[in-house]
Amino acid sequence: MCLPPPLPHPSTPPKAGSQGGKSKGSGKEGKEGQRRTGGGASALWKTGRCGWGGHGGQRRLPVGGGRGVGGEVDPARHSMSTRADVLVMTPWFAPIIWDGVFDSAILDAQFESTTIGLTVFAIKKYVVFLELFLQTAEKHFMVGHRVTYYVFTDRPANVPSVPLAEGRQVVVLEVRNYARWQDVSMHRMKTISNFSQERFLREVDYLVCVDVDMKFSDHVGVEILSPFFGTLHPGFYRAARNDFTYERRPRSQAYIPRDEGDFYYAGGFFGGSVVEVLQLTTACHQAMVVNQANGIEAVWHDESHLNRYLLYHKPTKVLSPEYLWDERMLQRPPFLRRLRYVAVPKNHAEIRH
Ligand SMILES: CC(=O)N[C@H]1[C@@H](OP(=O)(O)OP(=O)(O)OC[C@H]2O[C@@H](n3ccc(=O)[nH]c3=O)[C@H](O)[C@@H]2O)O[C@H](CO)[C@H](O)[C@@H]1O
Ligand SMILES: [Mn+2]
Repeated sequence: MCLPPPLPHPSTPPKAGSQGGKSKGSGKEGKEGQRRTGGGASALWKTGRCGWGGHGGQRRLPVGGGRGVGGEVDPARHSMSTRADVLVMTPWFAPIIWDGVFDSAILDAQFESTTIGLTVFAIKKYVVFLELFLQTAEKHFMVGHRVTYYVFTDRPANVPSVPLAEGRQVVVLEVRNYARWQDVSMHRMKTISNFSQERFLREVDYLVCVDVDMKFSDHVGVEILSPFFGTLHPGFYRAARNDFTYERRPRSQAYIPRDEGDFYYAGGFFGGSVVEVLQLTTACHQAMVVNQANGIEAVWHDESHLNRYLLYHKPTKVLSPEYLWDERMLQRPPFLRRLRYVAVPKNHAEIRH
């Protein structure tokens, strides 16, 4: 079957020959800052000293304010091709990807000749996460497609050798480390930007940029690919705008006013065509450079800058929290049918030093 290629994004001409183109703290004010708490208790959320990924502090999760993306299941309205129990489209007509809204057979054919780069950083002790990350990616990530794992590390000798299927390779890229975990996390933007220009533009069609302290536990395929995509943060997908933990200080480059914002996106899973990711990472890095010169660090570091960028550059697809979950921190709601990419438990105090 010969299907037309996916429609390219207006600002992203497809690459020739490819399908579809291509502390928690506020710096000085407290490196282990805390998420705002967005409301009362809810049966959906585990409460207490918790938070997404645990940033060394209490990152309590807000509860639904009525405009979230999840809701009750209505079997009468449920069909094979869509979901009536969750939000499947943004107000700017970007699909939100949930189990049940896509057909992998159609998409796999459309993206048949696509090469996907998966960037992951394993700096200092985080190399311990690589083995499970790569093993589970081989089982679930873009199976049947061409994949290059770009593993950025300061410890190349500690990159495990994991058996790979045909068409898949690991490229180890040595980079420097930073003393503070926040700096490690933020400098990913600069590194992805540099390497996009130097080689990713030539080597792959799409980039998927993820955290390493995670494992794949179900299918993550070409349904995520689009010129520019972000992922709903699992702690905030049903929160009200006012409860999103955006950067709220106007003098920060990541600032988002109270009356703006679509979703709260996670720092640990975004991507798109190489050109779009290059633009995103360059802009976020530049914003962080300006902040540093002004002696301010965004409340959630790179994630705050990503959120600002995504607000003013609307993504062409949005991934549901199926694509980023933490079973220890969150109770799974009934409409979350699959957990595709989940946090691996980690001892923050131990692993970050
Ligand atoms: C799942 C998710 O949305 N995670 C985001 C969340 O933090 P997390 O608490 O998930 O942060 P984290 O400790 O996983 O650090 C982010 C990433 O930086 C890398 N790393 C970090 C420290 C280190 O010593 N070595 C190393 O390699 C590694 O790839 C890690 O996954 O907020 C961070 C900013 O505050 C980032 O936006 C993360 O993407
Ligand atoms: Mn993480």
